[in-house]
Amino acid sequence: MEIIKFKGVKKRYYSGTEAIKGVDFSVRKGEIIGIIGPNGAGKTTLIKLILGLLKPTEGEIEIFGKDIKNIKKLERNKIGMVLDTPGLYDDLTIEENIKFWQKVYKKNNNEIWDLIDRWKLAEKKKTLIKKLSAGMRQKVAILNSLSHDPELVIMDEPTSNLDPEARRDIVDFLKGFKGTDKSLIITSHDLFDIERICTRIIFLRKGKVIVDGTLKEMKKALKIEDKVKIIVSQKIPERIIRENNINLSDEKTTIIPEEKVNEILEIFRKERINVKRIEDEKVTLEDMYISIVREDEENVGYN
Ligand SMILES: Nc1ncnc2c1ncn2[C@@H]1O[C@H](COP(=O)(O)OP(=O)(O)OP(=O)(O)O)[C@@H](O)[C@H]1O
Repeated sequence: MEIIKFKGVKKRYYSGTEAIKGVDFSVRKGEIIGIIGPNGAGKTTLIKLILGLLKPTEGEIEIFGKDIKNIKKLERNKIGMVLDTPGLYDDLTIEENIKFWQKVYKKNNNEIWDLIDRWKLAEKKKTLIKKLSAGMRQKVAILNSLSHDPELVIMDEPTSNLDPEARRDIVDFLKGFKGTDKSLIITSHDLFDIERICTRIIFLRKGKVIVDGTLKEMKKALKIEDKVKIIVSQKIPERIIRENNINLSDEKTTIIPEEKVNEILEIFRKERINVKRIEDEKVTLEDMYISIVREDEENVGYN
């Protein structure tokens, strides 16, 4: 079931900036989507359009199978959100903030109270939001977005402001969305986090979707393959390098495509070259990001 559908959506701000320039995509129930792209690509604008906080200048948006213009307030309780401003009441405590939203949406997610313990906020439950650190506020904003057990959660930069331990807590939690029937859409400049959390990537640049697919599909489309690094104990003789077309990254190391590993190991065995270590050189989302940006710059010019 498709829970979000964009058809030819454009968004022009009053300033004249066209932040979204004709975007089509859909999101199915249970998908975990990462929206990535350079600064100013239109990620936040796209998220605000999904949330109905901005109206499209052109095109159609459907949420839960309905035209977004006809979504009633009550149905909004199916959605949770974390935006750049945490949207918390400074003069309420953590507990009061969460209970307030549960009352507004008339729905509870009891897992929230376990998360408060797990995210080390239990002893701050009765502390006013304005007395919390930026990182703690970010955690509460995430808890708030989940407090009414929404079907679709949308988070703009959820791991910004967090120290490494807190970030790990949040990323581990978000990874848990995989395999559930809840849908999650997040934006982040942290590609390592996106890679760990998401099952599909939408790459935006200058208001357009330039890549949309799983990590595997991206790898295939970009023709970049996972590699393996083989490190040997002695210098590989010239003759062996020449005869077998081996590419060296230094005199004792070769990096080769995964499917050539057995062939090269067999050569080394026959030639009595002792293999010291074999390491995976997996293509990361960051590798793909750089490759897409470079290819795009070459094709259309970066301006
Ligand atoms: N309220 C606004 N009024 C006018 N222009 C805006 C407004 N908000 C964003 N823009 C412009 O729209 C374009 C897209 O901005 P947006 O914030 O959606 O990008 P982003 O991908 O989220 O960027 P970042 O990674 O820097 O957060 C930019 O050129 C930005 O300057």
